[in-house]
Amino acid sequence: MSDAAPALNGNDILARIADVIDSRKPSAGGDPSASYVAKLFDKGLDHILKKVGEEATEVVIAAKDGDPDKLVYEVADLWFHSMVALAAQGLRPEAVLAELGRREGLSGLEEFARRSR
Ligand SMILES: N=c1c2ncn([C@@H]3O[C@H](COP(=O)(O)OP(=O)(O)OP(=O)(O)O)[C@@H](O)[C@H]3O)c2ncn1[C@@H]1O[C@H](COP(=O)(O)O)[C@@H](O)[C@H]1O
Repeated sequence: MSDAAPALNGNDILARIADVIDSRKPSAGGDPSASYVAKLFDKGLDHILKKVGEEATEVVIAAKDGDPDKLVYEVADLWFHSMVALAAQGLRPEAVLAELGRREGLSGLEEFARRSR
């Protein structure tokens, strides 16, 4: 991961959502009866990953249906559940942005060729 990654400021929506997700962890006192995220953590990693898989499938269906509003809605669901999966592993969205930043300007074909050498 690159050190020159874009930093998220406190107003960034991903950082704010990640903060809320972290606050819903059992270790932070998250209450599964009052919070959807706390409920996900309570059900465990396999359930969180199942949700990620379901949301990914819903993204595919929305894209195939050609409905732009539905596609945006489903991608938001996928990003959100992916953030919960990251949080379950002690990771933050900044790590993903850092990885995207590292790849910026590096052709996917070039990167594939490097991996294949
Ligand atoms: N961004 C989201 C978000 N996106 C989607 N969802 C929920 O994800 C669920 C996905 O819907 P599905 O139909 O796939 O699942 P479901 O049938 O409701 O539930 P399952 O039993 O299948 O898991 C819905 O209940 C949505 O409300 C979200 N829930 C929470 N957030 C964010 O997380 C914050 C904390 O939420 P709470 O922990 O609930 O306070 C919120 O303020 C939001 O910022």
